[in-house]
Amino acid sequence: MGIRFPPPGGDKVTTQNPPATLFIDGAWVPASDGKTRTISCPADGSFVAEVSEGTREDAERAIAAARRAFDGGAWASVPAPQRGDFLLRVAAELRARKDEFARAETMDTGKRLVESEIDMDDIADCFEYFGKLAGQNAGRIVDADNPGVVSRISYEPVGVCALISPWNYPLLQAAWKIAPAIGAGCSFVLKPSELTPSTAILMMDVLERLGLPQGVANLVLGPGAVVGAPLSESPDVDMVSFTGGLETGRIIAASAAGTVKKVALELGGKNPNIIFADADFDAALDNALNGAFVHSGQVCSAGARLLVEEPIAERFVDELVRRAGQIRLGGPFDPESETGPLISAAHRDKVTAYVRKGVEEGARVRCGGAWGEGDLEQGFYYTPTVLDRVTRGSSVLVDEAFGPVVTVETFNGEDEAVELGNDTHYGLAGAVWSQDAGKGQRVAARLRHGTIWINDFHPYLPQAEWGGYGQSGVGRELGPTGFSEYQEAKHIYHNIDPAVTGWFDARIEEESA
Ligand SMILES: NC(=O)c1ccc[n+]([C@@H]2O[C@H](COP(=O)([O-])OP(=O)(O)OC[C@H]3O[C@@H](n4cnc5c(N)ncnc54)[C@H](O)[C@@H]3O)[C@@H](O)[C@H]2O)c1
Ligand SMILES: C[N+](C)(C)CC=O
Repeated sequence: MGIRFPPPGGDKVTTQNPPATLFIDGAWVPASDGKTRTISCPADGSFVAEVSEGTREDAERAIAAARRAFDGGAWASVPAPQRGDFLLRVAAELRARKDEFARAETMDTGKRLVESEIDMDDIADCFEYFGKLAGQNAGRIVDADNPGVVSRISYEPVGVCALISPWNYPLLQAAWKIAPAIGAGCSFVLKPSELTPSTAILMMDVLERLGLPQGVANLVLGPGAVVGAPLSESPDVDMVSFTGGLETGRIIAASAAGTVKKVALELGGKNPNIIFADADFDAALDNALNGAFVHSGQVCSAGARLLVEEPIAERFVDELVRRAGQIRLGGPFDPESETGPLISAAHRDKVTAYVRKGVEEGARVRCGGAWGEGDLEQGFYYTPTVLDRVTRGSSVLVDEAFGPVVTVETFNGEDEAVELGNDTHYGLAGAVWSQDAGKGQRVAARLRHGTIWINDFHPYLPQAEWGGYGQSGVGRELGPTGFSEYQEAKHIYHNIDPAVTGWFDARIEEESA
């Protein structure tokens, strides 16, 4: 692959100039114009890697390779249980190379090493889940209500898939697409975020070493407008599966419409974390901090809207502010650090402007709202921020900050909790905290979000569907539904006793009379 990532404590090593980090038609190649991009760690600006910066032509070559591979049938015709076995081998390889992968993910994103290690476990679990699922569904026989007919449904790979992923959980979000695509027999072109390509490169290395046929897996790197756009436009792509922001999702859906391809969208969220007065106070508080500030809030399902029931609101928020102010920011390898930097200077500017606008619209900053100081000035740190007295309809309540910013609202009773919890154009996730199980279930049932946690925040399971209502997306990842997104259902109706229907015989009879 022409590149190696820094060994623990060591300098980077590139072995090829220009680096050949695009993987197209089974070969590692440089960008067609030789351009490269330097990846730096957002925690301190340190050098991570020099990677190829692909062109539109590279993307088109990758699509053509994926098309040839799919149409040639080298992978699609492999029996499904064998495709499943391949995914299990990928999982084993990922577990064996966990340290290398976690380190590369952490260098690209600046997230704590322990978080990247958890992500790598989740990724291996995902490959295992789809590995076991892949061989299980051989289709079904349909009762055609006619003894002369054999009718069956077979599930076929959807074809060539464009897989476009974001920077916050780079390999995890890509794995949710790669694993079912391979399991279903598709071929694909992966386009990770231009900011965090390292683990995607390592992933292709694994697939190549394990012998996935040439052209089934392809990787292009570079900005979305250059190498991403052809993926949704091309008539040779059958499906585009995208995870990222709402605005980009709209662009992709619009450009995919021209060729009426299948579109799956995993977009942002503005997720309510609802704390009833009868909640376990300490657990709810601890999880409110996790929900809002893990990975500095750069999580699609972050609990960015805290809704607290009036009787406990003042005490809960005071304690939240006190604890948020104590969160230790720091580098990903610092054992004292509790959360890390934002991904880029541009993203920190966006979060800064977002808080500033919220304040202009009436919100009060209870803590945070500042850039990291001292050693932290080397990276893109933003302090954990709690905003209250937020005006209803204000942009900080409506738009996704994607940073360590939580707003506080108060309510009384289930109806108001549900009304506020559903007051968003998004619908990705939410949580309900109450020691009354009935209340938890009732409120969960009325919230229009794809995942509801009761007395917890953030867990997701490979066997459980993930995705959004409203403008949080279209379709689902994970679970059986996340697998079937990569399949077409074909109905084969076999009349084993063909007969003349006589439908058009009337005129013939008239003419011969
Ligand atoms: N719903 C989920 O499961 C989930 C998970 C993770 C992140 N997200 C969302 O992702 C967003 C953050 O990620 P981001 O900043 O990388 O998002 P983004 O939309 O800026 O970019 C996502 C990907 O799309 C590519 N892209 C950009 N323009 C494109 C175009 N015109 N055509 C094709 N591809 C294009 C980017 O290069 C990147 O690879 C947040 O909104 C977050 O909520 C959602
Ligand atoms: C889906 N999840 C929670 C892993 C990451 C969202 O950004």
